[in-house]
Amino acid sequence: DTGSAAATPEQYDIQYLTPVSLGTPPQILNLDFDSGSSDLWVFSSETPASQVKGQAQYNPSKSSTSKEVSGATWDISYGDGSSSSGNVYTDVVNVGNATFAGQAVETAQQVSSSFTSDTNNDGLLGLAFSTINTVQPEQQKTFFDNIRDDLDSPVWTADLKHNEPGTYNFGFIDDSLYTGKIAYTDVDSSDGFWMITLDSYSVGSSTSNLSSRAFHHRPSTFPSPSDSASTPLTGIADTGTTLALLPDSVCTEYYSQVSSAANSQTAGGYVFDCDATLPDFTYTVGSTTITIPGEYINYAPVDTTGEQCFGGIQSDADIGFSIFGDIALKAAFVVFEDDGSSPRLGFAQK
Ligand SMILES: CC1CCN(C(=N)N)CC1
Ligand SMILES: CC1CCN(C(=N)N)CC1
Repeated sequence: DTGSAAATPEQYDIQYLTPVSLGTPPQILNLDFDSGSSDLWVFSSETPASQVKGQAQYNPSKSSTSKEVSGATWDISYGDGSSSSGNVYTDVVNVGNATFAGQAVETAQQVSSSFTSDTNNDGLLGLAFSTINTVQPEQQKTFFDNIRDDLDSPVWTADLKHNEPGTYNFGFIDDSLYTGKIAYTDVDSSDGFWMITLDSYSVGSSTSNLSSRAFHHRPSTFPSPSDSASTPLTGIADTGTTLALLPDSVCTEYYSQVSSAANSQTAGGYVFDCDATLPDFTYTVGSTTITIPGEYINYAPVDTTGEQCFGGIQSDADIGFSIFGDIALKAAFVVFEDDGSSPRLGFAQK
């Protein structure tokens, strides 16, 4: 089995939506594929009308193949403070022809206001590890965990793009979607995420970092600088987070290259003049180097005046690890591989 479906960005690439067919006859909903969570939940006939503003709704009673999971409930909250909850059915779920008959479909009986106002988002399809699925009393499996053994290969891939549709594929690696070689790195899934360590990063094309080699005559009193060209970054590959949330030291190093940049309390992060030229941000996985163009990091205007713009790189403070969200992933072709025992992430240029 294999599947292929478009990942279409909303304005400013804030999120990517992908059509998913649920039930018999098919009910098509556009879902946010989220490798940072593990619940497949949908706006439904059980969502109060006051909380629905244009979203498509899954109606299990209109599907001949739906079955209620008796006594099961779910309740999830996300990093941005949004939340949703409800009960659970199983039904046929089809993503670009990859199909699983008994997928847990979590129907919303409540969604928070940010989901109500997110009018094109009909729900989420979680692609993190099933260990963080929120269904009780019996935890349910993600779509990928369910179909993995039926897939030609135990992989799904993300080819997200800036301001144009990309692709989520299941069960195969489309060699036409990348250049060079795919470099793989081991995943630590113990927290339920696709957590990896990037071997290094660098800011801009300038040698902005004090490379330790250049100061080999350094007086012994000089601290040996953390040479970013070989400083690792540990974080999660997260298709459901818009920005790249990185350590404060990296943010400081990056925005020190942008003369108008400031860390604004009111804006909630680093902002700069919208006409600023931003440096590229590069990260490496093994022998593969991914460059995020500076333009991608000029994320969006703060307000309608269009004077100040919000950065695509922001602090990961108080999360405990970095989040390589869409800003980082859309510069690469990314392979999420899990044979059930040793998950890996692959990165290639494109
Ligand atoms: C650690 C957090 C990352 C953002 N999240 C997400 N994509 N669902 C929530 C978990
Ligand atoms: C993982 C994210 C999906 C989109 N969200 C939202 N519309 N409020 C937040 C969480």
